Amino acid sequence: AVRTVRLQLTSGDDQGWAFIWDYNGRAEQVYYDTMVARWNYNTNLTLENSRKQDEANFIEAHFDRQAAQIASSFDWQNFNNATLKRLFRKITLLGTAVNHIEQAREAREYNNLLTEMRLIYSTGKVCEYHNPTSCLVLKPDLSDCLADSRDYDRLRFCWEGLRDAVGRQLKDKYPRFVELSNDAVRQGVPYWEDTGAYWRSWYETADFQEQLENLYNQLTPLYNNLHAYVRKKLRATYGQDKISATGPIPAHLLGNMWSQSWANIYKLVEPYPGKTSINVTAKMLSDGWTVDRMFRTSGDFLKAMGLIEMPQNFWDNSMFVKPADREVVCHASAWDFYNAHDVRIMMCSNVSMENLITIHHEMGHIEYYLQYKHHPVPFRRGANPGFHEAVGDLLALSVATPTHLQGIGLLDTVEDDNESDINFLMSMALDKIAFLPFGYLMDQWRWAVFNGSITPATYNQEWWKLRTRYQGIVPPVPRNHDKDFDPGCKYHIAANNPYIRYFVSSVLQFQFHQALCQTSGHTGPLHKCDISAGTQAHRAAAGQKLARMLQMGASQPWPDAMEVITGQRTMSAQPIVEYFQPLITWLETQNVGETLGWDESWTPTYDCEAADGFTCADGSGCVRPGDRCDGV
Ligand SMILES: C[C@H](N[C@H](C(=O)O)[C@@H]1CCCN1C(=O)[C@@H](N)CC(=O)O)C(=O)N1CCC[C@H]1C(=O)O
Ligand SMILES: [Zn+2]
Repeated sequence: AVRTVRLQLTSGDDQGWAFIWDYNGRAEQVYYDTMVARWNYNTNLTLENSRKQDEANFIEAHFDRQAAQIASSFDWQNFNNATLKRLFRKITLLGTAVNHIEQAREAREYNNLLTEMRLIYSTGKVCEYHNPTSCLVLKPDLSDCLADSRDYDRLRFCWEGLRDAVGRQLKDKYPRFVELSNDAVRQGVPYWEDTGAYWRSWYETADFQEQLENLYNQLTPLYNNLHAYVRKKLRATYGQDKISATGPIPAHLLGNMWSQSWANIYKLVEPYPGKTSINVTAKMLSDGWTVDRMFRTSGDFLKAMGLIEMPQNFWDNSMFVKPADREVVCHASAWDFYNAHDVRIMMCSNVSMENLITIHHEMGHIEYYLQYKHHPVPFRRGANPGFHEAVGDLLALSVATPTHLQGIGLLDTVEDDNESDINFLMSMALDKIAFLPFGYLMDQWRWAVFNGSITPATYNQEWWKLRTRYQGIVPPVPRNHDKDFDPGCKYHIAANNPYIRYFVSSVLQFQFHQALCQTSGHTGPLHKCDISAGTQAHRAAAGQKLARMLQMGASQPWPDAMEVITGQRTMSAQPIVEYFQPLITWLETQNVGETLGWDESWTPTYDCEAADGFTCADGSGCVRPGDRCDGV
């Protein structure tokens, strides 16, 4: 037969695709090796593992730089295929992978600082003043202290101790880290004016900051009503001398080390004691729930929705509980090994409702990894980072409903009345509404640090300006702005993980919930919706709609992904306001006569001796236990 030789007109696109497939195979291998090295270090914080991790990071950064240089040599802006162009754009847009090999010294210094800060965060210890051999670590000791203690001074000890042990140690490392990070992103082609600009570029939204501010302004009334009510209840608990009726709330009284979720003080603010409450930790403990059962329960929900179930390697290789024999990073995390197969969770779990919610959060990440694993590596991301944070929380909105909790054996009876509804919404608000200002302010502070408007000299006081302005909280003890670096005692600052994604997720998860509730045939108030409660056909339809969005990964701009679920292309605060409307109405009646908002000038009383401090002979005021008298 006459062989017809088709002249293969190697248009730019064909050459582009050839590069992509070659790149993708290499990227999977390089990223897998890096993830294994990072996993081995995070689950066993030894110097040896730290060195191997640094080596892998360096190899990956070199691979990314090389790929960017080769990709840039194509005339990719003139490719015909939009997907191919999008892939090339993502490969050429380098971030903090330092671009020029001669900057290797800076790359090593950058990695070393990051490793040091993360190690300090993960191993920080607070020893009892009166028994220095008895020391507490963040997980579980100090977290449990903030969650369970109701002693004003014990809470202050735990709150202050972490900041002395971790924040203060990071203070002198952070400025150099910021400088190196900015140096790196300023060398890209195109370059970024600073690291914050690079991080915001992932949202591909020109007026991103304005949209965020607009959303935040719409949600302020919800927060102010919750804040006023909780402040009143805390005054009743701790006394009117400890908390002002019109001032900010002392930060250590809200049940959480960072005051970012107030769910642990539910019992102090419960609207209708004795009516149904979803504070099911006691029931979990009395029924002998195990950590494994919590993970299986979360997995069962994915299965019920027709989503991809956890592969065997997930159950074999994850770390669900804190090992007894070594130091690990206990902050919960989800891991994609980029080989389209290995996925894991690392978590120091204990049996509690709070941990069950976190498990759903992490499983949501894993589900996304599994749904988009067929894409080339550059598309194996969330449509934007907020999408990735929203998946698990979205599913937890259904799991946390009283009827669903009853269905999984965590509630014996469910009362369908207004008081129980308000109790439920209060529980949800202590998590979701309380979080909003914190989720918003974290990167307001960090973007200002990256663009230089907040300097090392003002790090701490600017941090507290934002914390008081947005969260309406104040430190329980005076801060020493020369020594304290309170932002550093939050994981995402020490480990350099961006944070605005969690604020975006707070909005998106309710938009997705509202849309999937409709698809699942739910009728009635939004807060009573469980997307797994409909008929099999309805449940499948909701699951498939979510899966279709997840399968897109980052292959299309995020409005296209949002449209698949909600039919809309913009973020909207309407669903979260609709969800909490019954509670807002109830709070407004409770808050008649209360001051909404807070007088920023108020500061808590501080009894030096009661706070284990001491006054120096030279009368230089109270010295905190972590300090010494000047000149001694
Ligand atoms: C507990 C949770 N841990 C993060 C998360 O799961 O997002 C971890 C650490 C930082 C990134 N990360 C990952 O796992 C990523 N690999 C996921 C991904 O991007 O694929 C966390 O930090 N949360 C949850 C609510 C608010 C916030 C907090 O606790 O303040
Ligand atoms: Zn997350």
